[in-house]
Amino acid sequence: MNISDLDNGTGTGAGAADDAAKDAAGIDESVTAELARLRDSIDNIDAAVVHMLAERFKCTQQVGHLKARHQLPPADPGREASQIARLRQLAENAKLDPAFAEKLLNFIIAEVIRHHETIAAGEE
Ligand SMILES: C=C(O[C@@H]1C=C(C(=O)O)C=C[C@H]1O)C(=O)O
Repeated sequence: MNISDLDNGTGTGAGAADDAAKDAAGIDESVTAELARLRDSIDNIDAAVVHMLAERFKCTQQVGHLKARHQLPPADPGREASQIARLRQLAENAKLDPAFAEKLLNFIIAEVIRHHETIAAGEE
């Protein structure tokens, strides 16, 4: 920290922070620009997640119809267990909380099973 950083602007020295250009809300423009840059990336990532989920659900819908045609149960706990173990490992390697990855996968799978039950009911 620089000694000028301790200046709150009420003293004789203005201090570096006080010299920075501010936006309408009084936030430093450099901070606003950094926030906008990060939010652009977040928006791109969110779009990718939505597109990937849409593709995943297209596949799982086909699995649902295949299962219903062949009288297979909507849920497959053995398959889910191996997916969860695999995803937890991937998460750990990627420095993502494995518990969070597991919760997210369970949330998605629960929705898929609900779809499969609906498909099976329609194909009875
Ligand atoms: C898609 C399937 O059906 C269910 C949904 C799963 C998933 O969303 O990955 C996995 C297992 C099943 O409980 C499947 O059996 O492969």
